[in-house]
Amino acid sequence: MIRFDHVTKTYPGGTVAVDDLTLEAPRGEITVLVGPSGCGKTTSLRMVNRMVEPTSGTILLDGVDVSTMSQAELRRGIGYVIQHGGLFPHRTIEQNVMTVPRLLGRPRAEARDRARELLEVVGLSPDLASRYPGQLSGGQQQRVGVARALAADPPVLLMDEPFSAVDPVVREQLQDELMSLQAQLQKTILLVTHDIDEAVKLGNRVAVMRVGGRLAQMDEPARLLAEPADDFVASFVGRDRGYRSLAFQDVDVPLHREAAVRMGEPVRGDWRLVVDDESRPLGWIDGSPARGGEDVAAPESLRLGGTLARRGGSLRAYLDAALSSPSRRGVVVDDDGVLVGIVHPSEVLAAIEAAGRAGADDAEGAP
Ligand SMILES: Nc1ncnc2c1ncn2[C@@H]1O[C@H](COP(=O)(O)OP(=O)(O)OP(=O)(O)O)[C@@H](O)[C@H]1O
Repeated sequence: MIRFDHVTKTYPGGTVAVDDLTLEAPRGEITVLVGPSGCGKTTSLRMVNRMVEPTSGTILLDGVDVSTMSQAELRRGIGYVIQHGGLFPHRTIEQNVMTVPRLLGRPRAEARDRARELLEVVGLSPDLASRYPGQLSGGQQQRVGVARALAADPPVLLMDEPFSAVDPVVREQLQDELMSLQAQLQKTILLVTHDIDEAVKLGNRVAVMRVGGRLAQMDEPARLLAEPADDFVASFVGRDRGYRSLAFQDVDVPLHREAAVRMGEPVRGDWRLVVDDESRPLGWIDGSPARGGEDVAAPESLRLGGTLARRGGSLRAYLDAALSSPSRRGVVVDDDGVLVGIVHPSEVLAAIEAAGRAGADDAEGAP
């Protein structure tokens, strides 16, 4: 666990970057620091591995004051990931990942094996090991940065805007990978971002900071969206927070069976869902004669667009699947992408209302 105890940092010149910060980042969880530019996020993170020293207050790592530990000892237990990966440009990918194990005195062969293993863990092909960072995409460099931070198997990871230098699609992939990696590794992660969507997606707990380095609110994501502590937090978490908060509600919505068709089969009537031979959805085809519909399912008349919801997913995923589908019927799949059923928007909305009522009843019943 990382604990900030009344930590203040005033830089020479008088800027108060962090002001009396007290918070805990529990062991095995992702704690996110989020806030506008200049609110002291990076300064807070860097005080944990003593790249910056606090002016007052204490930071404890598993109960030990970090100022009493040698920097070398401290950093051995803390992986550090920054924007763009922070890789050494003149070293190969493999050498980059081997850096820390080599510094710790591990034999070269062992360090190399570990590097190869870690590249695989972060989803990179071993062919990339001999390339230089400049020969990789931004997303690949970021993955190498994560592999390098994990090389000494530190219990703690500090991540400073790790995904902000890549495009939104790659960012989402990297976020998903971090979440599945974390499910296996259960590191204590303190992550900085200015992106509230990233914060509520990744964080078990989210600390919102305001300029002047003060903590505005520390809560679980669902609570932050539902009950912002003040106007600053409310405006920072955004206008559509009601919709986004649905991401944290897993509720049963009735799944309907619907006969899907395969390519070449007749589709007259209404919108029909087209699936492949393994029952994986391919798209929708409009079979309505009134709308000039098709007779048989053909690739050129397939309408994509329409997100797929995972069975057991959140209300947000179900509602989005329904709203984004050209037929207004949401497609639900299992973990292998195989069709399991269809949801109707009205029933998703009914589930949202029911969840709201249950929440209100719980609140009333609370002591
Ligand atoms: N080395 C420094 N010397 C003086 N002032 C600094 C120094 N580093 C940061 N600051 C100031 O401290 C405040 C907090 O900076 P910090 O980088 O911690 O914020 P941040 O929330 O991470 O910002 P961003 O999201 O823009 O990176 C800012 O006003 C910044 O200008």
